Amino acid sequence: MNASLFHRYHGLGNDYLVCHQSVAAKFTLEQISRICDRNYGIGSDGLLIDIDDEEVPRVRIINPDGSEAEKSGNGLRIYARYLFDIKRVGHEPFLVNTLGGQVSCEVTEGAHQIIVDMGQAKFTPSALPAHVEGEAMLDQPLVVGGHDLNATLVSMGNPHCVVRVEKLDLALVHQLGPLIETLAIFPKRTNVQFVEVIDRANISIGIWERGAGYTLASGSSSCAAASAMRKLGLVDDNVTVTMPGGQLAIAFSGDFMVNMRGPVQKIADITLDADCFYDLG
Ligand SMILES: N[C@H](CCC[C@H](N)C(=O)O)C(=O)O
Repeated sequence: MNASLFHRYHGLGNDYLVCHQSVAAKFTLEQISRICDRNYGIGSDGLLIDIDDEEVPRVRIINPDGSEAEKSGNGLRIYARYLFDIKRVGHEPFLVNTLGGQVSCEVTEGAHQIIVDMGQAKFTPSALPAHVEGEAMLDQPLVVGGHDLNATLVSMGNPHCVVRVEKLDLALVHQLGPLIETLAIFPKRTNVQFVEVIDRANISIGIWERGAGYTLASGSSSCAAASAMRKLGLVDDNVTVTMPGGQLAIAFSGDFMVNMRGPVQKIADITLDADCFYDLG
C-alpha cells in the first residue's frame, strides 16, 4: 500500500498533523478533510504543510473543512517545534512565513515552551475582512440567534469576532459560534471567541474556529481576544488566557504587537495508508 508520513502534535489539546509539502501534494482538499476526520481518518484540528524550498521556512495551514487559514497560533508553535525536532532550527529565534505574514518563533530550553511574535492585532474591518461601517467595531451590538451580543472585530492575519460576556457559557459558544462564523458580513467567514474578563491580567475564552468548529484552545483566538479586551481598556499589557485546554501567556508591546508563549507536545509519527480513501472512490 502507498503510505505517507504525518507527525502529530498538540498545543493545549488543539491538535495538528504536520507533513512535508511532497506528502501534501499527493492529496486533494477532500482527501485532506478525510485525513483530519476523527472517525474515518487520522483525526486533527488541521494540517500544517512544511514548505522547505524557500530561504525562510513557510507553513500552510489547512482547516479540517479544506479551507486555508492565514495564521494559527497553536499551529505556529507546533510548526516551530517540528522544525526543532527535525533539526532545521535550534534554540535561536527564527522567522517563519505564513499566508498572514511573517512571524518570529523561539523554541525555549526543553522544547516544550514555544514563543511566537504573532504580529500586530488590527481593528479595521477591512483587515478581517468584514463588511461593517466605520474604522473599527469595538464592543458594538450584534444580534445573533435572538441574542443581543457585544462584538469586537480583530485581525491577527486571520479574522476574529470577539464577543464579551459577563459569564462564559460554553453551550452558547456551540449554539452561536457557527451562526457568527458564517454571517454575511464576513465574506471569508470568521473565528469566534466568547470572552469573560476575570481581572486586568486574566481572561477566560470559549472558541468556535472557522473551518474547524469547537476547539479546546486557539492561539490566534487568544491573541485576538486579549487584544480586543486591551483595546476596550479592560486588561493590561500581560494577559493569561484560560481555555478548556489550558493557558497561554499573551504580552503586548508597541502598537498592539502581540507575543504569545505556550506549550507544545508531540503525540506520534503516523503512517497513513491510502486505503483510508477507498470509499471516496
Ligand atoms: N481555524 C483558524 C486557523 C487555526 C486557528 C487556531 N487553531 C489557532 O491556534 O490560532 C482559521 O481558519 O483562521
